[in-house]
Amino acid sequence: MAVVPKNLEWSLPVPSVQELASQKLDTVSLRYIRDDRDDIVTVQPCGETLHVPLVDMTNLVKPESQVEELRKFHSACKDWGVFQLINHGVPHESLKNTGKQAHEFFELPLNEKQRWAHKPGSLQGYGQAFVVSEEQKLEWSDMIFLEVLPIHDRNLEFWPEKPQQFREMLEMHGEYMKQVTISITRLIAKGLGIEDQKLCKAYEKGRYGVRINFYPPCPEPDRVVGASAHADISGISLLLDYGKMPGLQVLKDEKWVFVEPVDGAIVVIIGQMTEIMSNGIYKAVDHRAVVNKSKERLSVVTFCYPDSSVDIGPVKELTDSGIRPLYKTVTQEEYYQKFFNRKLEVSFIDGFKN
Ligand SMILES: O=C(O)CCC(=O)C(=O)O
Ligand SMILES: [Fe+2]
Repeated sequence: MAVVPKNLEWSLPVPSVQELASQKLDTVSLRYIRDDRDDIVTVQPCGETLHVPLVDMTNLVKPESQVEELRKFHSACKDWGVFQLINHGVPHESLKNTGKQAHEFFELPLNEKQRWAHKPGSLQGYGQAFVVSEEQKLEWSDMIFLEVLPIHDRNLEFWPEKPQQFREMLEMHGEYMKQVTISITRLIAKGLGIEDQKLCKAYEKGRYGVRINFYPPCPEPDRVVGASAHADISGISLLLDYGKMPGLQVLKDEKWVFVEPVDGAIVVIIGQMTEIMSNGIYKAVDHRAVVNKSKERLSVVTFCYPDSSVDIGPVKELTDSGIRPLYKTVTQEEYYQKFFNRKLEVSFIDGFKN
């Protein structure tokens, strides 16, 4: 009998989707079929109506455009829970190299990738996350997840040695994403009208984990999902999209809207910690990834969390004036306990509501 994981802190081994895709079959096996997925309308890319907001960091420092751009930022976090950030200060070369190293890793033979596979009790490494039963439906993707910062959280047992520059890329990428996070945190504080020092410090000493998602082409793209609908549990997540066509969708006004890749932009996703901390003013956006019949797609997502000693709850300044705290305050240990012991079909954040 297969061993069943006790909770979501580790995952059952599953076949590599990339290997399945290389067999060039006409149909996919039942374990991936999600005919329930199209219950919500999808807004087609390049449509006229809905576009994920674009925030330009240079406009946020220029005195003549600062106020208007901050208003745009605030409404993006409030009404969408996602935006594309441009002129963020991360060199284009570095973003390109991150994609190059990530691609080269997935191009390695399976046995080389499997040297860095998940082990029981750890979510780090190569494989798929949160597979807890033989019956569970699977996603059409492979991934590798690694804790990058703080340095003492790194577990090099899972850090690929090939391609040669992979580790160096990850270290650099982590540092850049931390800088971007601190800038965004300052804006969040400004947008909410709260003091920024404490929040920025929390992210200076924060935790940064990188997940690289690889979505191979799929013979039946409309019947599978690359990443199931979810909201991230992070403070914020920073996503780099290396697809030649859109794949990420966000839920807006009960419709799925494609996030169309903008060259050099970072997709900023508001996570559930920020929703709680902002007392529900900023929204953790539901999102998912769909796949394509002929093209592969790769994304590099950095999950950014405040220092683990920081409790998760509505910021006091937001509830001091008699406004009711919509969420309970919990330690991060309690927060993760809840997350790893949750039922996959139940809303995680609702468990914190007052
Ligand atoms: O690859 C994507 O577009 C979405 C990935 C994602 O949401 C995640 O890794 O949490
Ligand atoms: Fe996500």
